[in-house]
Amino acid sequence: MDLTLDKQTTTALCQSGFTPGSVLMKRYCIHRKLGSGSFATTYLVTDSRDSESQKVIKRIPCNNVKADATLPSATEAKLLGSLSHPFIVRYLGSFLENEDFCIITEYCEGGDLHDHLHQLKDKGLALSEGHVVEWFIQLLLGVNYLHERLVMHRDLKTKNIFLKNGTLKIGDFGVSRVLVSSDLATTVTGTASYMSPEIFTRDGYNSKSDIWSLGCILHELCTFRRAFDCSSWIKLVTMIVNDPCPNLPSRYSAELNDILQRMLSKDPELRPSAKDILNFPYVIDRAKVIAEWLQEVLNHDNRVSVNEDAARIAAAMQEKLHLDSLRAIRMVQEMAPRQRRRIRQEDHPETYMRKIKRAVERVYQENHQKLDDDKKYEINKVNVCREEEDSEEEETNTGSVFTISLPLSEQQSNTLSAYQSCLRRFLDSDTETPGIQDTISPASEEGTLTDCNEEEIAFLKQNCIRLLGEEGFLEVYHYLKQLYNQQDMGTLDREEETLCEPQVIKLYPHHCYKVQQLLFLEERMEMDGNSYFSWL
Ligand SMILES: Nc1ncnc2c1ncn2[C@@H]1O[C@H](COP(=O)(O)OP(=O)(O)OP(=O)(O)O)[C@@H](O)[C@H]1O
Repeated sequence: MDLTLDKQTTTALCQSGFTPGSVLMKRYCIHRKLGSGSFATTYLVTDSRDSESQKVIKRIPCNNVKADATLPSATEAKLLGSLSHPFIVRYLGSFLENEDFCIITEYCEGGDLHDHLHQLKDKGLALSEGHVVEWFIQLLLGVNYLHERLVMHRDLKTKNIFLKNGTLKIGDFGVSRVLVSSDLATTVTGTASYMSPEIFTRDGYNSKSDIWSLGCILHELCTFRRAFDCSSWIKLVTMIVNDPCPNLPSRYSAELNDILQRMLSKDPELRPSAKDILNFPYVIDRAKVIAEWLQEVLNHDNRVSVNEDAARIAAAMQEKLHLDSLRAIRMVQEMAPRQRRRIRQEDHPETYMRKIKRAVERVYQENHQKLDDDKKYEINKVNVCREEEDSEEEETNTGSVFTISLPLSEQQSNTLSAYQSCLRRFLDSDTETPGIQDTISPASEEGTLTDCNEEEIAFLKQNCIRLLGEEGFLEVYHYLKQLYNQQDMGTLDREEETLCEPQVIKLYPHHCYKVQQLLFLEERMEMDGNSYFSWL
């Protein structure tokens, strides 16, 4: 891998402490910085103990929190490590590097969905319904997998979904809770837009809250806009709690719009589970089309590979015969004139070799032609499938989710095979397994990624103070706490509340989400019977 980095990247890496080319844990070589979030810096690395494969290391400074306290508990780490699904970013482990907590995950070369949608929007493109539904099904399968294991993501947003080989992968879950500081470390960074009404009305988080967030993502896939968005925190909250669910543009089907409306029901009980949605006839029909298409591609890929092997064998045979004939000619040249005359009379061996060579060449040409024809046929067929599927839809553009050219690369083939078997498993399972209980008591479920502790709350508070200053923090904290305690969010008068909003909330709405989350965590600790953690 080329480790030459530009000056800017090198400077950024040096400033962040991990220099290019430096090696962590005697195996992870830092290649480049992928970006920084509010709590972590993320790097692309190569793993010398795994055929130089590319991986991602997320480095989270522990600040003043004791390093030990940042380590995920054994159960949680075990749980994260045990999750293995084609549409979930694989968690590969964690380690402490000096004062920093580092987690290793698989690398998704396509970056995150948030950036991807922005790029499409900038180009004036839109996603076809076929494309949206295919990605939506992948997310549903991933969320269903988590929920069946009683794991809630709690921070589903386009920034936490990644693209790999054309498929989507849910990432950063558990990271928000399991890895240091506060389960809301990532949740709060401008992501209140994806939070469900029950979080604000203090009914607690449950699996249906993930469904709400997934609904917001579905809306974003179709419109490139957030379903609920506003720079004022209070306005945003009241929008989420009170405003009706937005409709999809008319180019999307009524069925898809209906699914969105159900996912964004204000009452979590009315929201379908991921499993329910996967069982909607509209979704099943789509899933079947995709499964058949995948089967076809994989079968053809197999045939092309077999033909390629045949062509390779024919080429090798041809080469061998060529060498043999050269050897034979040399032998003849080295013979005495009398011997050569006799061999010529016997029509041997050159004529014989020439005949064989011609025959092999013919087989080789035929194989080659067949291979070319097959490739053309398969690629056309793949495109036709996609066009046919998309042609019913009114759309600005798109192309297919996969850019396929046969034969598939090993990675593509693995991705498509995993995708195919995941879909097949789902389509073939006619027994309805019960969905996750609607209300999981977060802290009481062993193995769920949900409980919080004082260390985390302290860390979140430190960050709030760092971002808002002591005075600003206290002002926001008091204001929101008052609001939280006295008001029923469902009946807030939007205009009136906005007028009383401290200036600091208007200036730094994103930072104020963290304070809101702090209150939320404090309250949950109280509810869980933990000692009330008050700073004031
Ligand atoms: N597994 C991954 N594969 C590819 N890119 C990744 C992966 N994980 C993170 N990234 C990219 O690294 C960058 C930094 O990610 P990070 O999670 O540190 O911050 P963020 O998500 O941008 O912000 P925040 O954590 O505050 O929400 C982002 O551009 C993200 O797309």
